[in-house]
Amino acid sequence: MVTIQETELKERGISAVTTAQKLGRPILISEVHKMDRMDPLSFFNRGRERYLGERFYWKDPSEEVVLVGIGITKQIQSDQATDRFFHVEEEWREFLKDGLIFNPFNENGLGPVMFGGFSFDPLKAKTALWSKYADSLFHVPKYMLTIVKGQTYLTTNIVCTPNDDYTFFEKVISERTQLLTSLKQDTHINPPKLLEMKEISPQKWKQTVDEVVEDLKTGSLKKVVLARELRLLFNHQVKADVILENLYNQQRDSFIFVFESNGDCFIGATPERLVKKQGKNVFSTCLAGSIRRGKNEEEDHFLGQTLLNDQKNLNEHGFVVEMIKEALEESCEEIILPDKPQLMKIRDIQHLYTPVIGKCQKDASLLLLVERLHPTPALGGLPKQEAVEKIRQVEELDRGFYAAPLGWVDYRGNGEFSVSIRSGLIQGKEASLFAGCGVVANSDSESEYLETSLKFRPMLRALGGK
Ligand SMILES: C=C(O[C@@H]1C=C(C(=O)O)C=C[C@H]1O)C(=O)O
Repeated sequence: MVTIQETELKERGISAVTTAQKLGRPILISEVHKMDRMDPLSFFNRGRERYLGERFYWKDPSEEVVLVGIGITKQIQSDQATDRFFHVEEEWREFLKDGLIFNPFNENGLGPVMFGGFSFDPLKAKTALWSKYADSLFHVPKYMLTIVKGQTYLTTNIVCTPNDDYTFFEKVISERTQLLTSLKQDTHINPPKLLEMKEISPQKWKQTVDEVVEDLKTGSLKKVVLARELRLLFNHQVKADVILENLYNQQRDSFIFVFESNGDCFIGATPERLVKKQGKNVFSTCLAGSIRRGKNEEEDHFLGQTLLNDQKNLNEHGFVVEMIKEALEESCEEIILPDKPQLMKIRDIQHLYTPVIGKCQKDASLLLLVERLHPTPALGGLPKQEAVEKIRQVEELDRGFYAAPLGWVDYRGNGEFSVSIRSGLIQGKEASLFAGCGVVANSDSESEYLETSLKFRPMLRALGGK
Protein backbone atom coordinates (compact mmCIF):
# COMPACT_ATOMS: atom_id res chain seq x y z
CA MET A 1 0.00 0.00 0.00
CA VAL A 2 0.91 3.62 -0.31
CA THR A 3 2.16 5.42 2.73
CA ILE A 4 1.75 9.08 1.98
CA GLN A 5 1.54 11.54 4.84
CA GLU A 6 -1.53 13.53 3.96
CA THR A 7 -0.74 16.35 6.36
CA GLU A 8 2.53 16.97 4.47
CA LEU A 9 0.89 18.23 1.31
CA LYS A 10 -1.44 20.49 3.30
CA GLU A 11 1.43 22.01 5.30
CA ARG A 12 3.62 22.37 2.24
CA GLY A 13 0.69 23.75 0.30
CA ILE A 14 0.02 26.48 2.82
CA SER A 15 3.66 27.60 2.73
CA ALA A 16 3.50 27.54 -1.09
CA VAL A 17 0.45 29.81 -0.98
CA THR A 18 2.38 32.25 1.20
CA THR A 19 5.20 32.25 -1.37
CA ALA A 20 2.68 32.70 -4.21
CA GLN A 21 1.16 35.65 -2.33
CA LYS A 22 4.58 37.24 -1.82
CA LEU A 23 5.45 36.83 -5.52
CA GLY A 24 1.96 37.73 -6.67
CA ARG A 25 1.80 34.78 -9.09
CA PRO A 26 1.08 31.05 -9.15
CA ILE A 27 3.91 28.68 -8.23
CA LEU A 28 4.63 25.00 -8.56
CA ILE A 29 4.64 22.68 -5.59
CA SER A 30 6.03 19.21 -6.20
CA GLU A 31 6.45 16.35 -3.75
CA VAL A 32 7.93 12.90 -4.16
CA HIS A 33 7.09 9.81 -2.12
CA LYS A 34 8.56 6.35 -2.17
CA MET A 35 5.87 3.73 -2.35
CA ASP A 36 5.32 -0.01 -2.58
CA ARG A 37 5.63 -1.41 -6.06
CA MET A 38 2.74 -0.72 -8.36
CA ASP A 39 2.51 -2.10 -11.88
CA PRO A 40 3.02 0.90 -14.22
CA LEU A 41 0.58 -0.43 -16.81
CA SER A 42 -2.04 -0.76 -14.12
CA PHE A 43 -1.36 2.82 -12.97
CA PHE A 44 -1.75 4.02 -16.56
CA ASN A 45 -5.02 2.13 -16.80
CA ARG A 46 -6.37 3.57 -13.53
CA GLY A 47 -6.11 7.04 -15.02
CA ARG A 48 -8.33 6.08 -17.93
CA GLU A 49 -11.71 7.01 -16.53
CA ARG A 50 -10.87 10.43 -15.22
CA TYR A 51 -7.82 11.52 -17.19
CA LEU A 52 -8.36 10.06 -20.65
CA GLY A 53 -6.35 12.14 -23.10
CA GLU A 54 -4.01 13.36 -20.35
CA ARG A 55 -1.71 10.40 -19.89
CA PHE A 56 1.75 9.36 -20.96
CA TYR A 57 3.88 6.25 -20.60
CA TRP A 58 7.59 5.75 -21.14
CA LYS A 59 10.03 2.91 -20.66
CA ASP A 60 13.55 2.49 -22.01
CA PRO A 61 14.73 -0.89 -23.34
CA SER A 62 16.33 -2.01 -20.07
CA GLU A 63 13.57 -0.44 -17.94
CA GLU A 64 16.10 1.67 -16.11
CA VAL A 65 13.45 4.37 -15.94
CA VAL A 66 9.70 3.84 -16.31
CA LEU A 67 7.44 6.90 -16.18
CA VAL A 68 3.67 7.11 -16.18
CA GLY A 69 2.04 10.53 -16.12
CA ILE A 70 -1.61 11.18 -15.35
CA GLY A 71 -3.35 14.53 -15.55
CA ILE A 72 -1.77 17.76 -16.75
CA THR A 73 -0.45 20.40 -14.39
CA LYS A 74 1.27 22.43 -17.05
CA GLN A 75 1.31 22.30 -20.83
CA ILE A 76 4.19 23.77 -22.78
CA GLN A 77 3.26 24.12 -26.41
CA SER A 78 4.05 26.16 -29.44
CA ASP A 79 3.69 26.12 -33.21
CA GLN A 80 6.63 28.44 -33.57
CA ALA A 81 9.07 27.05 -36.11
CA THR A 82 12.22 28.96 -35.23
CA ASP A 83 14.15 28.42 -32.00
CA ARG A 84 11.51 25.98 -30.81
CA PHE A 85 13.91 23.99 -28.60
CA PHE A 86 15.12 27.15 -26.94
CA HIS A 87 11.54 28.40 -26.35
CA VAL A 88 10.48 25.16 -24.71
CA GLU A 89 13.55 25.27 -22.50
CA GLU A 90 12.86 28.85 -21.49
CA GLU A 91 9.24 28.14 -20.61
CA TRP A 92 10.29 25.08 -18.62
CA ARG A 93 12.81 27.12 -16.62
CA GLU A 94 10.24 29.86 -16.03
CA PHE A 95 7.73 27.26 -14.80
CA LEU A 96 10.24 25.79 -12.34
CA LYS A 97 11.37 29.19 -11.03
CA ASP A 98 10.56 29.65 -7.33
CA GLY A 99 8.77 26.29 -7.30
CA LEU A 100 8.83 24.33 -4.03
CA ILE A 101 10.21 20.86 -4.70
CA PHE A 102 10.19 18.26 -1.94
CA ASN A 103 12.34 15.46 -3.26
CA PRO A 104 14.83 13.82 -0.89
CA PHE A 105 15.97 11.29 -3.53
CA ASN A 106 18.82 11.49 -6.04
CA GLU A 107 17.47 9.30 -8.80
CA ASN A 108 16.53 10.65 -12.22
CA GLY A 109 12.94 11.07 -13.35
CA LEU A 110 11.54 12.22 -10.01
CA GLY A 111 9.84 15.49 -9.11
CA PRO A 112 8.79 17.85 -11.90
CA VAL A 113 9.34 16.20 -15.27
CA MET A 114 8.13 17.42 -18.63
CA PHE A 115 7.25 14.73 -21.13
CA GLY A 116 6.57 15.25 -24.83
CA GLY A 117 8.35 16.12 -28.00
CA PHE A 118 8.61 17.94 -31.27
CA SER A 119 7.22 17.45 -34.75
CA PHE A 120 9.64 16.23 -37.38
CA ASP A 121 9.54 19.43 -39.44
CA PRO A 122 7.66 22.52 -38.24
CA LEU A 123 7.86 24.02 -41.74
CA LYS A 124 5.91 21.20 -43.38
CA ALA A 125 2.30 22.18 -44.04
CA LYS A 126 0.18 20.67 -41.28
CA THR A 127 -2.75 18.45 -42.23
CA ALA A 128 -5.79 17.45 -40.15
CA LEU A 129 -3.95 14.26 -39.17
CA TRP A 130 -1.83 15.97 -36.52
CA SER A 131 -4.21 18.75 -35.54
CA LYS A 132 -4.20 17.58 -31.89
CA TYR A 133 -0.44 17.99 -31.50
CA ALA A 134 1.32 21.36 -31.54
CA ASP A 135 4.78 21.39 -33.17
CA SER A 136 6.33 21.49 -29.71
CA LEU A 137 4.25 19.85 -27.02
CA PHE A 138 5.16 18.90 -23.46
CA HIS A 139 3.07 17.96 -20.43
CA VAL A 140 4.05 18.22 -16.80
CA PRO A 141 1.84 15.59 -15.18
CA LYS A 142 -0.25 16.06 -12.07
CA TYR A 143 0.61 12.58 -10.81
CA MET A 144 3.58 10.58 -11.99
CA LEU A 145 4.67 7.08 -11.16
CA THR A 146 8.42 6.54 -11.59
CA ILE A 147 10.17 3.22 -11.38
CA VAL A 148 13.90 3.69 -11.18
CA LYS A 149 16.46 1.14 -9.97
CA GLY A 150 13.57 -1.14 -9.09
CA GLN A 151 12.04 1.32 -6.62
CA THR A 152 8.63 2.93 -7.11
CA TYR A 153 7.95 6.63 -6.46
CA LEU A 154 4.98 8.90 -6.80
CA THR A 155 5.37 12.56 -7.68
CA THR A 156 2.52 15.03 -7.17
CA ASN A 157 2.83 18.33 -9.06
CA ILE A 158 0.36 21.12 -8.48
CA VAL A 159 0.31 24.81 -9.21
CA CYS A 160 -1.13 26.93 -6.44
CA THR A 161 -2.27 30.49 -6.69
CA PRO A 162 -2.19 33.26 -4.08
CA ASN A 163 -5.91 32.63 -3.46
CA ASP A 164 -5.79 28.91 -2.66
CA ASP A 165 -6.51 27.63 0.83
CA TYR A 166 -6.29 24.22 2.51
CA THR A 167 -9.50 22.96 0.79
CA PHE A 168 -7.60 22.97 -2.51
CA PHE A 169 -4.97 20.62 -1.11
CA GLU A 170 -7.61 18.41 0.48
CA LYS A 171 -9.18 18.01 -2.93
CA VAL A 172 -5.82 16.98 -4.43
CA ILE A 173 -5.25 14.50 -1.61
CA SER A 174 -8.61 12.85 -2.12
CA GLU A 175 -8.11 12.72 -5.89
CA ARG A 176 -4.70 11.13 -5.40
CA THR A 177 -6.01 8.56 -2.93
CA GLN A 178 -8.79 7.67 -5.33
CA LEU A 179 -6.31 7.21 -8.18
CA LEU A 180 -4.08 4.94 -6.11
CA THR A 181 -6.85 2.81 -4.70
CA SER A 182 -9.18 2.54 -7.70
CA LEU A 183 -9.50 -0.79 -9.45
CA LYS A 184 -7.77 -1.66 -12.68
CA GLN A 185 -10.22 -1.85 -15.56
CA ASP A 186 -10.13 -4.99 -17.59
CA THR A 187 -8.55 -4.22 -20.94
CA HIS A 188 -9.16 -7.63 -22.44
CA ILE A 189 -12.89 -7.38 -22.80
CA ASN A 190 -13.77 -6.71 -26.37
CA PRO A 191 -10.42 -5.89 -28.05
CA PRO A 192 -10.82 -3.83 -31.25
CA LYS A 193 -11.17 -5.79 -34.47
CA LEU A 194 -9.27 -4.62 -37.53
CA LEU A 195 -11.79 -4.14 -40.35
CA GLU A 196 -9.79 -2.43 -43.04
CA MET A 197 -6.19 -1.67 -43.89
CA LYS A 198 -5.26 0.88 -46.52
CA GLU A 199 -1.76 1.65 -47.75
CA ILE A 200 -1.56 5.30 -48.72
CA SER A 201 -0.47 5.58 -52.38
CA PRO A 202 2.18 2.82 -52.46
CA GLN A 203 2.78 3.18 -56.21
CA LYS A 204 3.26 6.92 -55.93
CA TRP A 205 5.62 6.36 -53.01
CA LYS A 206 7.80 3.99 -55.08
CA GLN A 207 7.80 6.51 -57.91
CA THR A 208 8.99 9.22 -55.50
CA VAL A 209 11.78 6.89 -54.33
CA ASP A 210 12.82 6.41 -58.00
CA GLU A 211 12.82 10.16 -58.59
CA VAL A 212 14.84 10.85 -55.47
CA VAL A 213 17.35 8.16 -56.50
CA GLU A 214 17.86 10.10 -59.76
CA ASP A 215 18.48 13.31 -57.77
CA LEU A 216 20.94 11.50 -55.55
CA LYS A 217 22.94 10.33 -58.56
CA THR A 218 23.51 13.82 -59.85
CA GLY A 219 23.20 16.43 -57.08
CA SER A 220 24.88 17.15 -53.77
CA LEU A 221 22.37 15.12 -51.75
CA LYS A 222 23.75 11.85 -50.40
CA LYS A 223 20.80 10.35 -48.54
CA VAL A 224 17.11 11.09 -48.04
CA VAL A 225 14.78 9.15 -45.74
CA LEU A 226 11.31 8.66 -47.23
CA ALA A 227 8.32 7.50 -45.21
CA ARG A 228 4.81 6.35 -45.88
CA GLU A 229 1.53 5.68 -44.06
CA LEU A 230 -0.80 2.79 -43.42
CA ARG A 231 -4.35 3.71 -42.38
CA LEU A 232 -6.38 1.26 -40.30
CA LEU A 233 -10.06 1.08 -39.44
CA PHE A 234 -11.46 -0.85 -36.45
CA ASN A 235 -14.92 -1.94 -35.39
CA HIS A 236 -14.82 0.26 -32.29
CA GLN A 237 -12.67 2.77 -30.47
CA VAL A 238 -9.10 1.65 -29.90
CA LYS A 239 -8.00 1.90 -26.26
CA ALA A 240 -4.40 2.93 -25.73
CA ASP A 241 -4.27 0.68 -22.65
CA VAL A 242 -4.79 -2.45 -24.75
CA ILE A 243 -2.21 -1.52 -27.37
CA LEU A 244 0.31 -0.51 -24.72
CA GLU A 245 -0.06 -3.88 -23.01
CA ASN A 246 0.46 -5.63 -26.34
CA LEU A 247 3.56 -3.57 -27.14
CA TYR A 248 4.91 -4.27 -23.68
CA ASN A 249 4.49 -8.00 -24.17
CA GLN A 250 5.74 -8.05 -27.76
CA GLN A 251 8.52 -5.40 -27.92
CA ARG A 252 10.31 -5.49 -24.55
CA ASP A 253 13.68 -4.64 -26.10
CA SER A 254 12.48 -1.26 -27.35
CA PHE A 255 11.60 2.10 -25.89
CA ILE A 256 7.84 2.04 -25.46
CA PHE A 257 5.91 5.29 -25.35
CA VAL A 258 2.38 6.64 -25.25
CA PHE A 259 1.59 10.34 -25.51
CA GLU A 260 -2.07 11.32 -25.40
CA SER A 261 -3.22 14.72 -26.55
CA ASN A 262 -6.74 16.10 -26.95
CA GLY A 263 -8.29 12.69 -27.55
CA ASP A 264 -5.67 11.34 -29.98
CA CYS A 265 -2.86 9.05 -28.95
CA PHE A 266 0.67 8.75 -30.31
CA ILE A 267 2.12 5.37 -29.43
CA GLY A 268 5.08 3.24 -30.44
CA ALA A 269 7.93 0.87 -29.69
CA THR A 270 11.16 2.32 -31.05
CA PRO A 271 14.62 0.78 -30.88
CA GLU A 272 16.31 4.14 -31.45
CA ARG A 273 17.68 6.47 -28.79
CA LEU A 274 18.32 10.02 -29.89
CA VAL A 275 20.08 11.16 -26.75
CA LYS A 276 20.20 10.50 -23.04
CA LYS A 277 21.78 12.81 -20.48
CA GLN A 278 22.80 11.82 -17.00
CA GLY A 279 24.87 14.52 -15.36
CA LYS A 280 27.77 15.09 -17.73
CA ASN A 281 27.36 11.75 -19.46
CA VAL A 282 25.70 11.72 -22.85
CA PHE A 283 24.58 8.64 -24.77
CA SER A 284 23.39 8.48 -28.35
CA THR A 285 22.75 5.79 -30.94
CA CYS A 286 23.50 5.46 -34.62
CA LEU A 287 20.92 3.13 -36.10
CA ALA A 288 20.66 2.75 -39.87
CA GLY A 289 20.92 -0.17 -42.23
CA SER A 290 18.26 -2.88 -42.03
CA ILE A 291 17.56 -6.48 -42.97
CA ARG A 292 14.81 -8.92 -41.97
CA ARG A 293 15.14 -11.60 -39.27
CA GLY A 294 15.77 -15.16 -40.41
CA LYS A 295 13.27 -18.00 -40.14
CA ASN A 296 15.78 -20.02 -38.13
CA GLU A 297 19.04 -19.32 -36.30
CA GLU A 298 21.21 -20.19 -39.26
CA GLU A 299 19.37 -17.96 -41.70
CA ASP A 300 19.21 -15.17 -39.11
CA HIS A 301 22.99 -15.34 -38.65
CA PHE A 302 23.52 -15.38 -42.40
CA LEU A 303 21.31 -12.31 -42.87
CA GLY A 304 23.08 -10.50 -40.04
CA GLN A 305 26.49 -11.18 -41.60
CA THR A 306 25.18 -10.06 -44.99
CA LEU A 307 24.08 -6.76 -43.45
CA LEU A 308 27.41 -6.29 -41.63
CA ASN A 309 29.22 -6.63 -44.95
CA ASP A 310 26.83 -4.80 -47.27
CA GLN A 311 28.43 -1.66 -48.67
CA LYS A 312 25.17 0.19 -49.36
CA ASN A 313 24.01 -0.26 -45.77
CA LEU A 314 27.46 0.48 -44.37
CA ASN A 315 27.50 3.77 -46.29
CA GLU A 316 24.03 4.70 -45.03
CA HIS A 317 25.14 3.88 -41.51
CA GLY A 318 28.42 5.75 -41.90
CA PHE A 319 26.54 8.99 -42.69
CA VAL A 320 24.73 8.73 -39.37
CA VAL A 321 27.88 7.99 -37.37
CA GLU A 322 29.71 10.93 -38.93
CA MET A 323 26.88 13.38 -38.27
CA ILE A 324 26.21 12.30 -34.67
CA LYS A 325 29.91 12.49 -33.92
CA GLU A 326 30.12 16.01 -35.34
CA ALA A 327 26.96 17.17 -33.55
CA LEU A 328 28.19 15.90 -30.20
CA GLU A 329 31.71 17.24 -30.68
CA GLU A 330 30.25 20.74 -30.41
CA SER A 331 29.20 20.07 -26.80
CA CYS A 332 31.37 17.20 -25.60
CA GLU A 333 34.96 17.06 -24.42
CA GLU A 334 35.33 13.38 -25.05
CA ILE A 335 33.53 11.00 -27.38
CA ILE A 336 33.81 7.23 -27.41
CA LEU A 337 32.49 5.19 -30.29
CA PRO A 338 33.48 1.83 -31.76
CA ASP A 339 34.95 1.92 -35.26
CA LYS A 340 32.62 -0.74 -36.65
CA PRO A 341 28.86 -1.18 -36.29
CA GLN A 342 27.37 -4.18 -34.54
CA LEU A 343 23.93 -5.75 -34.98
CA MET A 344 20.81 -4.80 -33.10
CA LYS A 345 18.29 -7.61 -33.42
CA ILE A 346 14.67 -6.89 -32.59
CA ARG A 347 11.63 -9.03 -33.18
CA ASP A 348 10.95 -8.20 -36.83
CA ILE A 349 14.19 -6.69 -38.11
CA GLN A 350 17.93 -6.33 -37.56
CA HIS A 351 19.85 -3.07 -37.84
CA LEU A 352 23.41 -1.81 -37.98
CA TYR A 353 24.03 -0.17 -34.64
CA THR A 354 26.81 2.00 -33.20
CA PRO A 355 26.49 3.28 -29.62
CA VAL A 356 28.06 6.67 -28.82
CA ILE A 357 29.13 7.94 -25.40
CA GLY A 358 30.26 11.48 -24.63
CA LYS A 359 31.19 13.69 -21.70
CA CYS A 360 29.50 17.00 -22.20
CA GLN A 361 30.40 20.49 -21.15
CA LYS A 362 28.50 22.12 -18.34
CA ASP A 363 26.37 24.44 -20.41
CA ALA A 364 25.01 21.83 -22.83
CA SER A 365 21.40 21.17 -21.92
CA LEU A 366 19.55 18.07 -23.06
CA LEU A 367 17.30 20.13 -25.35
CA LEU A 368 20.32 21.77 -26.95
CA LEU A 369 21.69 18.30 -27.72
CA VAL A 370 18.29 17.31 -29.14
CA GLU A 371 18.35 20.37 -31.38
CA ARG A 372 21.84 19.60 -32.66
CA LEU A 373 21.01 15.98 -33.37
CA HIS A 374 17.54 16.20 -34.90
CA PRO A 375 17.09 14.91 -37.52
CA THR A 376 20.05 12.58 -37.82
CA PRO A 377 20.62 11.13 -41.31
CA ALA A 378 18.79 8.00 -40.03
CA LEU A 379 15.52 9.94 -40.28
CA GLY A 380 16.30 13.00 -42.40
CA GLY A 381 19.28 12.55 -44.66
CA LEU A 382 22.52 14.20 -45.68
CA PRO A 383 23.24 17.11 -45.92
CA LYS A 384 20.72 17.70 -43.16
CA GLN A 385 19.03 20.89 -44.36
CA GLU A 386 18.85 19.90 -47.98
CA ALA A 387 17.41 16.49 -47.09
CA VAL A 388 14.74 17.97 -44.84
CA GLU A 389 13.76 20.37 -47.64
CA LYS A 390 13.55 17.48 -50.09
CA ILE A 391 11.31 15.52 -47.72
CA ARG A 392 9.11 18.59 -47.23
CA GLN A 393 8.78 18.92 -50.96
CA VAL A 394 8.25 15.33 -52.15
CA GLU A 395 6.83 13.33 -49.26
CA GLU A 396 3.04 13.03 -49.24
CA LEU A 397 2.92 12.06 -45.57
CA ASP A 398 2.44 14.60 -42.78
CA ARG A 399 5.00 13.07 -40.39
CA GLY A 400 3.86 15.05 -37.36
CA PHE A 401 5.65 13.50 -34.35
CA TYR A 402 6.78 10.43 -36.30
CA ALA A 403 10.59 10.19 -36.66
CA ALA A 404 11.06 13.10 -34.27
CA PRO A 405 12.41 13.47 -30.71
CA LEU A 406 10.08 12.22 -27.98
CA GLY A 407 11.01 11.90 -24.34
CA TRP A 408 11.42 13.60 -20.99
CA VAL A 409 13.52 16.04 -19.00
CA ASP A 410 13.51 16.28 -15.21
CA TYR A 411 14.01 19.47 -13.20
CA ARG A 412 17.69 18.66 -12.70
CA GLY A 413 18.23 18.56 -16.48
CA ASN A 414 18.58 14.79 -16.82
CA GLY A 415 16.43 12.80 -19.21
CA GLU A 416 16.22 10.94 -22.46
CA PHE A 417 14.76 11.31 -25.96
CA SER A 418 14.03 8.51 -28.38
CA VAL A 419 13.44 8.81 -32.10
CA SER A 420 9.74 8.07 -32.40
CA ILE A 421 9.71 5.48 -35.19
CA ARG A 422 7.78 2.15 -35.29
CA SER A 423 4.87 4.27 -34.18
CA GLY A 424 1.28 5.15 -34.91
CA LEU A 425 -1.40 7.70 -34.19
CA ILE A 426 -4.67 6.37 -32.77
CA GLN A 427 -7.74 8.46 -33.51
CA GLY A 428 -10.93 6.89 -32.19
CA LYS A 429 -11.78 3.93 -34.43
CA GLU A 430 -8.89 4.67 -36.78
CA ALA A 431 -5.11 4.62 -36.69
CA SER A 432 -2.24 5.70 -38.91
CA LEU A 433 1.04 3.81 -38.84
CA PHE A 434 4.29 5.24 -40.18
CA ALA A 435 7.47 3.72 -41.60
CA GLY A 436 10.40 5.01 -43.60
CA CYS A 437 13.78 4.02 -44.94
CA GLY A 438 17.03 5.57 -46.06
CA VAL A 439 17.27 6.18 -49.80
CA VAL A 440 20.73 6.44 -51.36
CA ALA A 441 21.96 6.62 -54.97
CA ASN A 442 21.86 2.83 -55.44
CA SER A 443 18.53 2.19 -53.70
CA ASP A 444 15.87 0.06 -55.33
CA SER A 445 12.31 1.26 -54.76
CA GLU A 446 10.83 -2.24 -54.52
CA SER A 447 13.19 -3.37 -51.77
CA GLU A 448 12.77 -0.06 -49.92
CA TYR A 449 9.02 -0.64 -50.12
CA LEU A 450 9.44 -4.11 -48.58
CA GLU A 451 11.67 -2.69 -45.87
CA THR A 452 9.00 -0.19 -44.85
CA SER A 453 6.41 -3.01 -44.80
CA LEU A 454 8.64 -4.80 -42.29
CA LYS A 455 8.82 -1.67 -40.17
CA PHE A 456 5.02 -1.43 -39.91
CA ARG A 457 4.91 -4.86 -38.31
CA PRO A 458 5.49 -4.08 -34.61
CA MET A 459 2.60 -1.62 -34.48
CA LEU A 460 0.42 -3.69 -36.77
CA ARG A 461 0.82 -6.76 -34.58
CA ALA A 462 0.03 -4.76 -31.43
CA LEU A 463 -3.14 -3.54 -33.11
CA GLY A 464 -4.28 -7.03 -33.97
CA GLY A 465 -3.13 -7.10 -37.60
CA LYS A 466 -0.69 -9.53 -39.18
C1 LIG B 1 12.79 5.43 -40.68
C2 LIG B 1 12.73 4.31 -39.96
O1 LIG B 1 13.84 3.64 -39.52
C3 LIG B 1 15.13 4.21 -39.63
C4 LIG B 1 15.79 3.82 -40.88
C5 LIG B 1 16.59 2.71 -40.98
C6 LIG B 1 17.17 2.29 -42.31
O2 LIG B 1 16.96 2.99 -43.30
O3 LIG B 1 17.82 1.23 -42.38
C7 LIG B 1 16.91 1.97 -39.82
C8 LIG B 1 16.53 2.39 -38.61
C9 LIG B 1 15.90 3.72 -38.41
O4 LIG B 1 16.88 4.66 -38.12
C10 LIG B 1 11.42 3.70 -39.57
O5 LIG B 1 11.41 2.67 -38.88
O6 LIG B 1 10.37 4.26 -39.92
